[in-house]
Amino acid sequence: MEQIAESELILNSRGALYHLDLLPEELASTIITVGDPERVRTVSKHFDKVELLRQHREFVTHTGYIGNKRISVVSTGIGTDNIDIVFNELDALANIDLATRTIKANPVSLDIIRLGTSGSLQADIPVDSFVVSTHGLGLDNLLPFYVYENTQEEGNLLEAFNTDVALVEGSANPYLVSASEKLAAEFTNGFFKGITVTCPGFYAPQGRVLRGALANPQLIDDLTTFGYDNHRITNFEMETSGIYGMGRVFGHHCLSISAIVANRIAKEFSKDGAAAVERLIDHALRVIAVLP
Ligand SMILES: O=P(O)(O)O[C@H]1O[C@H](CO)[C@@H](O)[C@H]1O
Ligand SMILES: O=c1cc[nH]c(=O)[nH]1
Repeated sequence: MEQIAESELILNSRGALYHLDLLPEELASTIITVGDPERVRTVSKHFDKVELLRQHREFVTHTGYIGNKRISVVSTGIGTDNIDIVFNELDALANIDLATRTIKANPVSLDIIRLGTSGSLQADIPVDSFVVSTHGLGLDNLLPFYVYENTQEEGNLLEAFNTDVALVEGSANPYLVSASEKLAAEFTNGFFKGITVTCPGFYAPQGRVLRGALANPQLIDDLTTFGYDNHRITNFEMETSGIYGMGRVFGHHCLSISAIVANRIAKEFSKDGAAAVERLIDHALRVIAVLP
């Protein structure tokens, strides 16, 4: 087996992963990711027992139990560049022998669920509601750096998107990956479902104008009206495509669920986004605690 060099698989003085500062035994196989480091505590306050608290940079991890279910909650910070770091290091903790620096013979699949916030692109998906992402459609540039495969359905959907949604040349190289069907089947009651567009920014890449003019002024209209078969785009945010994409690369089961804090069609923002996130966490943990 080929050894992974010290410059590629980087371990700190504890022998832990470079950015997450975690050892393999400190990570559960059911993982919740959140963008905001402070949201980690909002999740772990529901744990019956917390066995590990760790922080390095914006990456905070709490590992503990709800009943018999061992869960880690990890903050990713914002954006798919951070998802690249977090997912490579989570996967290394599970599937690389850190002592020998070799890939383990029988890789394991983790269950990874994002509990985040998002902006709605549909008038009928109001602020404070919850959306399960059936697909992550990336306008960011992470996944094209990896080798991965698309299903026929994903290829068709992406082709339809590229035909219908014209982005100014050079602004994006869209990609699309679907959610874990196994996990999505557990989250049905109380959730809208649809395609989530992941953007490489919060302002112009999501059609927001403060002082910078938009190169793609028709973006929101095009995303809102896009349809293919029975699919539509429900929302956008900044991590889902990277999560689904890295899940595909490594063979992990991934699901992204968002509390809607903005409705870009009604031009509304939630009066209490923190309360919506608390409700989402409460609801999702009831399901996660009893995942098979
Ligand atoms: O609330 P989180 O999980 O960070 O998710 C959303 O909020 C951030 C932008 O405000 C981006 O990370 C976006 O994806
Ligand atoms: O509009 C929004 C709200 C939350 N997060 C985003 O990325 N966009």
